Amino acid sequence: MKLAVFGRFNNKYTLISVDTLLNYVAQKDVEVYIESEFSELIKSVSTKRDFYSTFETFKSLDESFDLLVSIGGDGTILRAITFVMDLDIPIVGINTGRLGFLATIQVEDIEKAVQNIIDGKYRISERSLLTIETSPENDDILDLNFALNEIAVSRKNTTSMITVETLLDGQYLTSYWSDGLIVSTPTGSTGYSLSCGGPVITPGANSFVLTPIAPHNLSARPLVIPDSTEIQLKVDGREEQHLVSLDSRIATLDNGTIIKVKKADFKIKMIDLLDESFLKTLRKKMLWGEDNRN
Ligand SMILES: NC(=O)c1ccc[n+]([C@@H]2O[C@H](COP(=O)([O-])OP(=O)(O)OC[C@H]3O[C@@H](n4cnc5c(N)ncnc54)[C@H](O)[C@@H]3O)[C@@H](O)[C@H]2O)c1
Ligand SMILES: Nc1ncnc2c1ncn2[C@@H]1O[C@H](COP(=O)(O)OP(=O)(O)OP(=O)(O)O)[C@@H](O)[C@H]1O
Repeated sequence: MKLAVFGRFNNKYTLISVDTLLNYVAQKDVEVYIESEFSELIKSVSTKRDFYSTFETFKSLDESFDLLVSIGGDGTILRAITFVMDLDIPIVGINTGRLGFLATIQVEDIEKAVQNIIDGKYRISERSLLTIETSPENDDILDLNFALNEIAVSRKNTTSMITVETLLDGQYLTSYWSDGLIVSTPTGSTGYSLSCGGPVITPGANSFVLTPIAPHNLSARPLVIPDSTEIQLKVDGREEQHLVSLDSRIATLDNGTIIKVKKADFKIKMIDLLDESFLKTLRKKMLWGEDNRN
């Protein structure tokens, strides 16, 4: 097995997670490659510099890798997909973060989880992504123009609302008067969209949801649409520019930019261990359906 290890930050759980993972796979038939910046980070904060120096590093991935293990929280997993892209490499996250909705392996379960993965005791959950094109083009999002959770437009440097003119497959829907608009995947439906009143969409549903951010309108409800829809957005407002976010990444666009959002032509493979599931995570991490009468 050829394993890629990626993280971004160091906190009190990072080194114990890295050491537990690397010590365990060192006993197995596993080649380990650590993302180069993360390798330098853990060497700089660890007393085991020589130990980490024995591992290969990577700056980019290729199809020869069998798995990417992200060490961090959901934000790190969202960043990890920018390495995997359309390489079809399954991703699993060790949660050293806060919520860990997407990063599901707890630090204390690393060895058991890794053994289950080596033994093939897991399911693959294929997750759709969104991709974006703008006219005029924007250099900040030209390369990494995809998102696992959501693509959102929002106001920038102003308390004034923006209007978001929205077309679905070329047909006018409405112009939202709001702080912005979220186009969310099923994966992202439990993220920002949820916080703005959007519905939970289970991963297998071939849908997206349009969820306005603080709309000044009693009838602007979230709208679930087929994931084959092309969504066209154009923002106007008192300022000259607005923000566009792709998961944790943001860029600034001029008002009037034509933004086209649609389903990406590739999917991300998330690993679900056999004792994990989306519904179990939803109940455990979001307390969905929690009811004292149950
Ligand atoms: N008000 C909000 O709820 C809000 C605002 C901005 C961004 N977000 C979400 O945060 C994501 C970026 O994550 P980050 O860690 O870089 O930002 P962050 O550090 O602000 O974390 C945002 C929170 O959202 C959680 N989260 C992220 N993706 C999730 C998902 N698919 N389902 C359930 N919870 C999820 C994270 O665990 C974290 O607790 C964005 O893609 C967006 O979905 C949420
Ligand atoms: N900007 C930062 N600088 C330093 N450490 C950070 C920074 N952002 C996150 N961290 C640390 O790295 C950990 C993982 O960050 P990440 O964004 O992946 O997850 P999170 O947002 O904390 O958790 P989750 O997204 O699961 O709620 C955080 O819990 C925090 O301890």
